[in-house]
Parts: sequence; C-alpha cells; structure tokens
Amino acid sequence: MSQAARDQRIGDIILDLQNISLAFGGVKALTDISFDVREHEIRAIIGPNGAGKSSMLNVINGVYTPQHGEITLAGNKFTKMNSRRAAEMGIARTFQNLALFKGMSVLDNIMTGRNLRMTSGILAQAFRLGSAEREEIAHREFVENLIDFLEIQAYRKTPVGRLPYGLQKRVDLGRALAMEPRILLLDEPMAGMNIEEKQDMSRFILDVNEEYGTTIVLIEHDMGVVMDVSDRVVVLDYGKKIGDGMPDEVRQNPEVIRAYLGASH
Ligand SMILES: Nc1ncnc2c1ncn2[C@@H]1O[C@H](COP(=O)(O)OP(=O)(O)OP(=O)(O)O)[C@@H](O)[C@H]1O
Repeated sequence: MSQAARDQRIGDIILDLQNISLAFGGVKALTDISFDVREHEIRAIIGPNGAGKSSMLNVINGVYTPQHGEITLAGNKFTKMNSRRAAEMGIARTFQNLALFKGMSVLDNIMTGRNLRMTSGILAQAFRLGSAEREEIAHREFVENLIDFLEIQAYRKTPVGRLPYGLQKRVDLGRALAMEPRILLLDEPMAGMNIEEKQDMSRFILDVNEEYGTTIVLIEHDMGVVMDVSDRVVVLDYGKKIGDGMPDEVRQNPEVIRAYLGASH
C-alpha cells in the first residue's frame, strides 16, 4: 500500500493521552507527555535506554497509573485505566521477553489468546453442548486463518520453545492478534532479531495493519527499524517528549539527533 493510500485509511483519534506524568518514588519516568493515536495508524514511541517507553506502554494498558494526566480511549475518559478494562476495551500486547508457554504447541499458544473471547462457560464446553461446540469451531477457524496469515502452518504442532526466536516472536504476535484487538501494543517487536527476522517482522506489522485494520502502537529502542513502518513517531528522552511527527520530520529534528548521538544512557 502506498503512503497516500495509508494516509487515507487513517481515521479519527482513538487514543488520546494528555499531560501524563509518572514517577517511581523520586524517579520521574514520564513528565507531562501528551500525544494521540489515530485509528488504523502505526504509531511508534522511540527513545534511548531509560527514556520512558516501557512506562508509557504500561500506562496505556493500565499496568501503571500515572500520578497526573488523562487517557481517552474510544471517547471514554479515564484517569485510571486498569489492565482488565484495557483488555475489555480491545487493547492487546506482545511482550519483549516473550510470554509464551514454551512446552505448548504454536496452535495452543495462539488459542490462549482466543480464550478471552470465548463466551460459553467451561461446563458447556466440557459437555460439548451445541452452541459451545459451534463456538469452539469458529474460534479454531479464526486461529487457523491467523496461522496461515503469519506463515507458520509448518509449525502448528511444534512446541514453541523449539522454534527460533524470530518465529517465537511471530507466535506471540499471533497470540495477541487472536484477541482481535482494536489497539495492538508491540513491545520492542524487533529487539534481539537478526536483519532477516527484522525485515520479516516489519512486513508482518504492515500486513496486520492492512489486512485487519488494527491500530498499532509500538515501542522500540532502535530508531532505524521503525521509521519505515510507522505513520507517526513520538520520541522520548529522560521521560520527556522531544519530538513527534512523521518519520522524516523526526529524523531531522536536531533534539532527536542529539539525544540519539549522545545516547550512552
Ligand atoms: N518499576 C519501576 N520502579 C522504579 N523505577 C522504574 C520502574 N520502571 C521504570 N523505572 C525508571 O523509569 C525510567 C524510565 O524507564 P523505562 O523502562 O520506562 O524506559 P525505557 O525507555 O523503556 O528503557 P529501555 O529502552 O531501557 O527499556 C528509568 O529511569 C527507570 O529506571
């Protein structure tokens, strides 16, 4: 899809963060951060080590409650977002240090993401009563399609722990996608990957956004890898926002260049 076609797809603001500040004791992890995310957009949050990226992600998914600020998600205002409510409102995430069940198959791992969407109770499922059975079949089909989409058919029955790292990351992506999220948070999706794996992951991020229309917020340390996939980029440094805009604008922002050049921290 061309950038012009992508720009056309991008909709209204779905997530709006206003004046977010978060401190751990005396450590200011985030200071007065505001930015928004538009529907169908790929929005990156980048910054050197300790910039506050993980903290920001954890504010969005309700793991951390900021001392100040407001979050508006799909028109609903929150000063406190908890992780359960975030999940119910369609926020799913992947993890930098994979949260997969290593001994379980690819298929079963992705099904765990789907479980949250199952409505029939355990008892009905145990007895395979009519609607539960139909529901199970529909979920299975969704997951099988996802597996095809992610090109991991050959490993459906393989225990995840036996797969190379890049493929495990793809399974983790599948697990999050199985929730059919409205907003998908990716925690350093390319960290620890070789160049080929990074290229594959970039392609899948773009494909997910295009095929499923999923809004994506990703955090990443490495500026290079996200510039090609992101519509807009927020740059954090020492907990402050120092840049926000299209990748080209951000790349040329002197403050951003300075932060990255001096990025020994
Ligand atoms: N749970 C916590 N308790 C105390 N301090 C924390 C906690 N989490 C983060 N911090 C501090 O907040 C600041 C921001 O950290 P954060 O992990 O959000 O940055 P980051 O940009 O994700 O860094 P990295 O790229 O290294 O993962 C750092 O100074 C960090 O030490």
